[in-house]
Amino acid sequence: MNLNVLIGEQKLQERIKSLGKEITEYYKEKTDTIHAVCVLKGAIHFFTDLVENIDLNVEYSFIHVSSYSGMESTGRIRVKSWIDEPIEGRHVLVVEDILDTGQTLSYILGYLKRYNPADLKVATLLKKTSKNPIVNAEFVGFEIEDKFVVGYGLDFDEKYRNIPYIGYLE
Ligand SMILES: O=P(O)(O)OC[C@H]1O[C@H](OP(=O)(O)OP(=O)(O)O)[C@H](O)[C@@H]1O
Ligand code: HPA
Ligand SMILES: [Mg+2]
Repeated sequence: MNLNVLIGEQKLQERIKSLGKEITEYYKEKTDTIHAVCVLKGAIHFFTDLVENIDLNVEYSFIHVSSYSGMESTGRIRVKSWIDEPIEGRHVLVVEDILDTGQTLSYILGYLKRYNPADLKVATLLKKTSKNPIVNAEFVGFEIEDKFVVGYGLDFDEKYRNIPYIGYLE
């Protein structure tokens, strides 16, 4: 399989900067502190770059869930670890790497809502709009076509996570 570049490093970093500004603008009249929830493993790179570009106090939580085998969703969301902070009354921003079928995010949002956050929003770096994900994200970095992408945290069977750009396999 060949690895091709879909979104290069510079374009990625520029968009994350502007997304950070959009997020700051959205929250700044409402609160001075948000609670960002990183969805591991895929979102790790996006999370660390994004929070550096949000001009508010940002508290961190981490969720580790997984459902893919190769290029397909198994449809079963395995929870490997969950938040350990109270989020009731907080402005919660879930940070995902990709919105594909939407099953992962739908599961996570369903549970987080039960804790009664003041506000629950989603920032995703990538969204496969043509797949009609079953949930929506308020902040989207890039809408991409239906290709299996890797890099910048995203994997194919645990490989390619540490390349610094978004690529696709052919
Ligand atoms: O919208 P969906 O079809 O649910 O797909 C998106 C989810 O799939 C990937 O996670 P994965 O299960 O591969 O775990 P990982 O983050 O550890 O790679 C990705 O990181 C998202 O969390
Ligand atoms: O296109 C993808 N690449 C890597 N992981 C994913 N999880 C859902 N979609 C994808
Ligand atoms: Mg994966």
